[in-house]
Amino acid sequence: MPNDPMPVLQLEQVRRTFIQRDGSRVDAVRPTDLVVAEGEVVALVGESGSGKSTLANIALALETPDSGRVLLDGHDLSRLSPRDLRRSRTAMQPVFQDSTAAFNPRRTVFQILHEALECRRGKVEAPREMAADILERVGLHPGASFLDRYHHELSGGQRQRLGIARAIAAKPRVMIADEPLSGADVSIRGQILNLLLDLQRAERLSILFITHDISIAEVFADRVVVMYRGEVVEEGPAGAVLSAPAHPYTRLLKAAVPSMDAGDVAIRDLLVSRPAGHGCTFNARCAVAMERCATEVPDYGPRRHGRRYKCFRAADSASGDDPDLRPATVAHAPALGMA
Ligand SMILES: Nc1ncnc2c1ncn2[C@@H]1O[C@H](COP(=O)(O)OP(=O)(O)OP(=O)(O)O)[C@@H](O)[C@H]1O
Repeated sequence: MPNDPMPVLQLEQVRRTFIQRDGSRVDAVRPTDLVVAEGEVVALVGESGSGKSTLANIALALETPDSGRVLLDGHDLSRLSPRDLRRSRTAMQPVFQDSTAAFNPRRTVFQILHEALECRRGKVEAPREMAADILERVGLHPGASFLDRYHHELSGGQRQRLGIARAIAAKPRVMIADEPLSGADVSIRGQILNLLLDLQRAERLSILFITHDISIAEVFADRVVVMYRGEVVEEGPAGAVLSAPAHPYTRLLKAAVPSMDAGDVAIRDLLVSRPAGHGCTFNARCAVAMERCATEVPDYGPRRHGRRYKCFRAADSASGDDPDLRPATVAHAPALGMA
């Protein structure tokens, strides 16, 4: 990473509350800042329900925040004309976990890519050649042989590559990948990750990669952002955060090394449960909470070396010597096989 890369995507104090059917309120995203810089891979990590997808949908302008703003290359999306907003949306391409739902079953691979090509570049001279070239870039060889197939004729791994091809056809500035490996066989997860990394380097793409598996952040991300119940509890350079997590929740995620399918259960097994107070959002489940944690809300301390976290205990034991804060040891095989 070069020094001080330019921010591409900025979320400033975005917030989203949902009212559930039973009338209860869910603070899906509490006022939250998030920055993705040029060419940067940011992993947004947290268990199910922590607000990752809501935050991603706000970034993609698919969801409107109750307050706060989203900027792409410094431009506030809420102030753009409908035409410029469409252009900005094209510059932020999603890759979803369930590629089956993402494609129109009546369209061929060529039609899918042609539409993506034209939405950013206008009329394309030789669209079949260009579409075939993009397919080759995502590892579908020979590209031309896939053009007239329907997506249901492809294997799961090929479909996921097509999803990535469609995203890059639109020449995005940022790719927002929401659990893109969840639908894929373990055997091809590593291949898809390597493909995303190759493309990120070749195209200087920024990637916001959403996952509940912190071990993926370790191999893949420049920076990691950890979300718990709608707020960022810790963030910083991936190497530093993952080698010495400061927040008990990050420690827990790391100790559990959640698998793609059973991760949340493994995490739950490690959590304590006590009535929620008015203090730290993690207090009710934190194994090292103090009295203060039930009544006072921790704020971020000063950012040091790009790191910050919301935790009284982490700040007290910055040396990492507190045995209470050492992560639990859980025998668990990492789910990720790099190909
Ligand atoms: N449209 C909606 N209406 C009501 N509640 C919602 C809606 N979307 C999300 N929520 C709630 O907001 C919270 C955050 O959900 P979100 O999907 O953003 O979390 P997540 O971390 O992406 O989880 P997952 O990994 O399971 O997708 C959850 O409690 C969820 O039930």
